[in-house]
Amino acid sequence: MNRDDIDVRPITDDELADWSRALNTGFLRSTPVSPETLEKRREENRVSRVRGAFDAGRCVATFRSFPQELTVPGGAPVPADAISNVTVSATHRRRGLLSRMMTADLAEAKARGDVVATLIAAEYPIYGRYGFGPATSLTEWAVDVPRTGLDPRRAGPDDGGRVDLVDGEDVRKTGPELHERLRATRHGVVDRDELWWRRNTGLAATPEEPWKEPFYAVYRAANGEPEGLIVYATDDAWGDSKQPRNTATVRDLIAVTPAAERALWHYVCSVDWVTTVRTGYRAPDDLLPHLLPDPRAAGVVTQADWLWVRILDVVRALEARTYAVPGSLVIEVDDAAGLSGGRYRLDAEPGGAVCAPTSEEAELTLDVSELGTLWLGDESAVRLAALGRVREEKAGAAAVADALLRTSRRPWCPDIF
Ligand SMILES: CC(=O)SCCNC(=O)CCNC(=O)[C@H](O)C(C)(C)COP(=O)(O)OP(=O)(O)OC[C@H]1O[C@@H](n2cnc3c(N)ncnc32)[C@H](O)[C@@H]1OP(=O)(O)O
Repeated sequence: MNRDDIDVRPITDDELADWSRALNTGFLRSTPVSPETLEKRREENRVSRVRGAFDAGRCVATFRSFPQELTVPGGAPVPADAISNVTVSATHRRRGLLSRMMTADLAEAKARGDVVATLIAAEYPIYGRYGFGPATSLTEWAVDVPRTGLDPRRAGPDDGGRVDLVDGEDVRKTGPELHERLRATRHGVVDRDELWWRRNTGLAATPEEPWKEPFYAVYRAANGEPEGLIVYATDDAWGDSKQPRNTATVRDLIAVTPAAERALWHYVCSVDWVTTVRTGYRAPDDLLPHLLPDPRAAGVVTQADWLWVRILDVVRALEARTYAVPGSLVIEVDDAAGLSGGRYRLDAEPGGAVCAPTSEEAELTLDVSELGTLWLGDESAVRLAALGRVREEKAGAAAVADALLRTSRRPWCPDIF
């Protein structure tokens, strides 16, 4: 088959069912698509750019991107091209279909003025070649509740605040504002639209993804202000000798104050019958282990890369964020795709930065994917230099990059998309 026979293009509305079937095929899910799921896709496609590859009229590859805001160090949001639903049917793999869809999407994103593209990679080796680098990581803990050292007589927060169970409707009212406050302070967080809140509170169940209502609880400070939200599900497990052995799995925990974070973790670790708490995907520097009298009660069960970033505009990416210390650095950015390569000088101050193309000598040379990895502050340029992934043209330049770029809290992207 000639690869030119395969048509890669935006889909039309009447191709959505075929596209959804191809998406299920690529993700190894059962292929019939229910009318409810189709409606869900139609709903998200209103704001998405949806691409497919068609062979003799049949969809054999899928790709969707949508507008997103990503918070950078300092709290500013930058416009991102969020990429999802990437599949190529096994019958058509390794013929360049992903490359064709990605190349077209990134070129459009660049022309639109998006600062970065983002995605959550199904497998590590797929996206580096397109200029993406892993920019945040996640940690999941399993908490052995009886070993936490928390007082079993604990009756609630002792700081004047309170924890109340609420329902999905309350969450749709309280959650969005809490999340807006979170993303104004925590880099790595991405925006959640109304659709997100509806889907994550049970208003979009489908036969393929039936909904089981979880528990929702809100922490309110002494003045009555909501400062945190936890969503968790339990499994009704019991031991052979009639001991309760429930695992509470946290689906979401967002807090805008340390008091709320403390109260909500202590709350879920104090629910009678719950002997294990699975934390869900948290930042690697989450406070949780150290909120427990015995932090070793929280054992790491997952540790992996999470949000991947592809810088499309070096100047705006570096000017959007803040820096802990003043300093300057000249970087040579290699970009095989020709989207954002060049030599740039960064002059950073704690309050902001100026970045501009320059003809000065480069101090650090790196691929655009490595800049994506360093940009949110989670990785060390010194470490990447040791790995041979960035090159110092001037001795000490990697340490300067670390002093400028690294952040005291690590970036965290709580969402999957
Ligand atoms: C954001 C998301 O949606 S993540 C979900 C990604 N999707 C999946 O994992 C579903 C299962 N996998 C697939 O559908 C496909 O294998 C895809 C989409 C990952 C790749 O599609 P393909 O059309 O086969 O990729 P394409 O032919 O364009 O490959 C381009 C290059 O990437 C390489 N490559 C592609 N996929 C992989 C992979 N999974 N692992 C390692 N290398 C890969 C190819 O070998 C090729 O390398 P080359 O340029 O050196 O020859």
